Amino acid sequence: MEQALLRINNISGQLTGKCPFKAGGGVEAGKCPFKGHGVEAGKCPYRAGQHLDQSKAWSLVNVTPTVTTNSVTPIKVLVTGAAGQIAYSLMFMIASGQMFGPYQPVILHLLDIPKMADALKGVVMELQDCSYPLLHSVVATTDVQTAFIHINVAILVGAFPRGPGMQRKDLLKVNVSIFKEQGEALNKYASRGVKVLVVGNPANTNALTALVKASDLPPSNFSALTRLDQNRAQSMISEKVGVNVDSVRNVIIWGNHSQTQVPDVNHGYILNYPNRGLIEPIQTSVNDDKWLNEQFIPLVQNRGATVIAARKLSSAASAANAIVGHVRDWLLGTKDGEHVSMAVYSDGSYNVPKGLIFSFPVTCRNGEWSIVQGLKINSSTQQKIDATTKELQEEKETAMSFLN
Ligand SMILES: NC(=O)C1=CN([C@@H]2O[C@H](COP(=O)(O)OP(=O)(O)OC[C@H]3O[C@@H](n4cnc5c(N)ncnc54)[C@H](O)[C@@H]3O)[C@@H](O)[C@H]2O)C=CC1
Ligand SMILES: O=C([O-])CC(=O)C(=O)O
Repeated sequence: MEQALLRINNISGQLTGKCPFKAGGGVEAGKCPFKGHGVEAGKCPYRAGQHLDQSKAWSLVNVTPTVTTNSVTPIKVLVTGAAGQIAYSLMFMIASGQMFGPYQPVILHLLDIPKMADALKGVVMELQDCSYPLLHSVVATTDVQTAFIHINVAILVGAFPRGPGMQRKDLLKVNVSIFKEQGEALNKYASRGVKVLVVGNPANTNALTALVKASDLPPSNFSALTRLDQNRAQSMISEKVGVNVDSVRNVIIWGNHSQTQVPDVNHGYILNYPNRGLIEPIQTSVNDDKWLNEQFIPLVQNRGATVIAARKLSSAASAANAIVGHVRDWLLGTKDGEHVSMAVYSDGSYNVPKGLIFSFPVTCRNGEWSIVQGLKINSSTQQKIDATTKELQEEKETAMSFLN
């Protein structure tokens, strides 16, 4: 068991010695090992080993919850890699309401490895110093069980990033063990409806590893991030056409979050393109197929590496922004007439083999995604989809060989 990160530093006194979970809904009453909690002896509804152990976490309670948010049950959101660079943008966006809206309080569960404990402590102080009305509390820890207990949303960022000259799949060997452990933790401790977004690279295959290790959870609960690629593609199109990026809709990213990904504008449109009616296909607006095929596609495919070459660090703020968009659309729903790209468990749509985590165009309603059906794929796009499929199959084989 890893060392506790920090002792309880209870700001309001609200949590000390009290079980933070409500009674009613668990199993094996009376088997809870949690010491000194506020539920009547023998009536604790949680399974042994399923409690948040407060000695392994630093819980802080925001001192200024608003009247509006008091009436809504907080959502528990885990961010792993919490002392890293993506998390440093992400958790402030979550706590300020950008992910779940202005009325949804959040409890942030933050996990990093022991050597990052001091840095994580600093991040928690900064969260506290923001006085976000929606931030109900923070559980910062280096203990996996404490981090995963009862979470509703898991954003798995914690992993090694690539440096200049590396491919994302070069990270597979070093990162696969992280997602194996975290898949097991999801299976054991998370809420059964937990929505999982894997960001750490290679994101698709890490998501598959976590899914395989969380065999009690539905595969549809798992996803990997390709929204950053979609945002990059839409931004490049907006610049080329000379419209606001919000007018660019339904660009698709197929396949792997890697150099083989397939940016596809063939089903996208420009909304309210000046003087040309309500919508126009992107291809017509761009009016330059050579640019679309020979420049745009490789620019999107290589954007991550281009940022690394410039910053000597991989994209962070733009990744956090994409994570917020992905989770928000998944839970709150996509707009009418619009689809977004999410890497999800393939059901065989578009002849992609079942059982890969593959980026598809999806719409979301009531917290469930569905793959947009019936899009016509031209032969050039199909060839690229075949290549990214092959890469994902190879990654899957490698990852599974590490698991055995
Ligand atoms: N899918 C996507 O679109 C994108 C994915 N990424 C990937 O996201 C990952 C994180 O990137 P950054 O935040 O820039 O990296 P970073 O190195 O700044 O932060 C990673 C954090 O994860 C922590 N960590 C390592 N092992 C852990 C474990 N077992 N449990 C919890 N935390 C652990 C590290 O201590 C570190 O604090 C990388 O794999 C990167 O390649 C980055 C950008 C976009
Ligand atoms: O390129 C990387 O290694 C980081 C990443 O996934 C991205 O920026 O898309």
